[in-house]
Amino acid sequence: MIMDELLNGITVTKPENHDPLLPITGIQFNSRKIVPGDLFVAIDGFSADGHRFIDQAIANGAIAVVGQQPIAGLEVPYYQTSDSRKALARMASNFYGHPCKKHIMIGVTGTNGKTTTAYLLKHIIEQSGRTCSMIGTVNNIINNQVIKSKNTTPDPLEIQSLLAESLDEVVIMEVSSHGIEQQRIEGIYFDYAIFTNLGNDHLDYHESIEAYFNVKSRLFKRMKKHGTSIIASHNEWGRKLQYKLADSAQEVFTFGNRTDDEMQLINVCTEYFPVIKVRHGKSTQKIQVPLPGMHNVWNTLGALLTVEKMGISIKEAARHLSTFKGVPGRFETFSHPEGATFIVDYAHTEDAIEYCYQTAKRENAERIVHILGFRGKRDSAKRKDIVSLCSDVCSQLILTLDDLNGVPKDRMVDELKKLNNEFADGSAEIIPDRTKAIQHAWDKAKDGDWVFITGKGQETYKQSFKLPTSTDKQTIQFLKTAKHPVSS
Ligand SMILES: CC(=O)N[C@H]1[C@@H](OP(=O)(O)OP(=O)(O)OC[C@H]2O[C@@H](n3ccc(=O)[nH]c3=O)[C@H](O)[C@@H]2O)O[C@H](CO)[C@@H](O)[C@@H]1O[C@H](C)C(=O)N[C@@H](C)C(=O)N[C@H](CCC(=O)O)C(=O)O
Ligand SMILES: Nc1ncnc2c1ncn2[C@@H]1O[C@H](COP(=O)(O)OP(=O)(O)OP(=O)(O)O)[C@@H](O)[C@H]1O
Repeated sequence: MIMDELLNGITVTKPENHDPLLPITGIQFNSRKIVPGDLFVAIDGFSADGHRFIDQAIANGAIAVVGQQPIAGLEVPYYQTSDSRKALARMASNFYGHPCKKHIMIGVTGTNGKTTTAYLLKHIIEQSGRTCSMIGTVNNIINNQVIKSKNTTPDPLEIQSLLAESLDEVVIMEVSSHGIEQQRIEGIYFDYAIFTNLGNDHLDYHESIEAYFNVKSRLFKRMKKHGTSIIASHNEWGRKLQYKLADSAQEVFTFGNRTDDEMQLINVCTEYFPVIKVRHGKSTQKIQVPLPGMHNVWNTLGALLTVEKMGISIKEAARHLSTFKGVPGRFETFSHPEGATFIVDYAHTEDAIEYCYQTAKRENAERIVHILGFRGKRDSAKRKDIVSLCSDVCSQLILTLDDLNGVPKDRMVDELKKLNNEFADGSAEIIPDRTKAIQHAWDKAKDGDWVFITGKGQETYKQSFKLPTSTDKQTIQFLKTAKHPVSS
């Protein structure tokens, strides 16, 4: 692509050696990935300043550079802009020919429920005969090819290249607040945008819950001309978003438990897989939710209302739900020989953990046992509330390690001890080795116990632990099949 086409829609100061016809063969924001003919975008990042790597990028073959700082005297044209991340995303969209235009784009945002809602949508849409790509936390699935994800919302180059590669009619994207804040979705416009909820998380990154909400709500400004927003109104932030969008030209529909919701939950029958009565317009229907827990009732309603707006009837969508197989690492259950139930779940917020407990109580759990840890270098403000909640509800709480993300192990163990003393009255056990923590609960489990192992879901361990396993699920399967007691 020639330089002027690449810069289309981006405000830059053009240098004297600007060549409008300069052929650019690729874009990179990492100097180490530059190959001859590429353009390098210098980003002032969280841990490094990309402008420091301009020389390296040029040495590797960059023939033009875009950045934010005033820089003169480079041997290649240097274009200064006010926001390198935004420029990167717009150039990526230009480079790949604005691929969002060829798809029906669905964006899903919210603190919890993005992945689950995305999986539900994909299933219903595919069963109704349309092809569907998905970009999200667990996997990116493009043209039926599964590609392991690195981020919930990838960087702009990856997003635009996935969108360009996709031959599928519909693309569902999980949109994280980091993705919005860092302009990863700049250049993308959505046909449907879904808001699932907002809760205390990522407050290490966003300075307040209001700031976090404001970032999330930016997704709903990125709509195509006839774009439709679908909002969960059962939480206060959903209602705030609804009011915020009231004056916009786009269509806004809500789901919740109020009579003025477009889709209203009338009642829930307390079976493991809830049967719900739902009003939509003037008609009511009974629908079997294919996943346990009240949170999944809301996720299902969000998916149903969205597909209904896409032209799939609720009746047909409800039929497709009956063949839904679940989401990896979300409320996956395993039976224990003594009659206990083990659950692996990705819950890492207070709301999510409460929903887990609610489900166990509804199933008449005799004891709730919980194994959890906290991710290093992630929101530490939420930890005390989570530990208080867990110690209030659980018969047995085991604190263990989650990903350390570079935090020294001893420091994390000290943090767990402190949390235990201050917010659980010292009632929790601390077993740093995650696999030994699970083994301990496995060995002690009794009939009627519900044992939650949360935080990692389907993800592989980033540390090595005692048992020869790399996910919580594998650890349970290992313990299930172990013929002899595993040595400690
Ligand atoms: C903290 C954070 O969010 N970092 C994101 C950010 O990186 P950054 O730009 O700050 O990177 P940096 O390391 O400071 O480097 C600055 C620049 O120098 C460049 N560089 C660096 C070294 C070098 O030798 N040469 C060079 O050119 C880097 O390529 C970069 O362009 O911008 C990058 C491009 O978009 C992201 O890939 C990266 O996400 C990292 C990998 C990440 O994991 N972020 C997490 C927190 C995240 O985004 N999570 C959300 C989900 C949250 C949730 O809901 O749980 C997600 O969407 O995945
Ligand atoms: N609608 C919901 N409300 C509250 N909690 C939920 C909801 N949906 C799912 N959860 C809980 O949150 C966990 C993560 O769910 P899911 O992966 O669908 O959310 P997510 O928004 O994609 O999360 P993340 O951003 O961390 O990847 C689940 O395992 C469950 O415990």
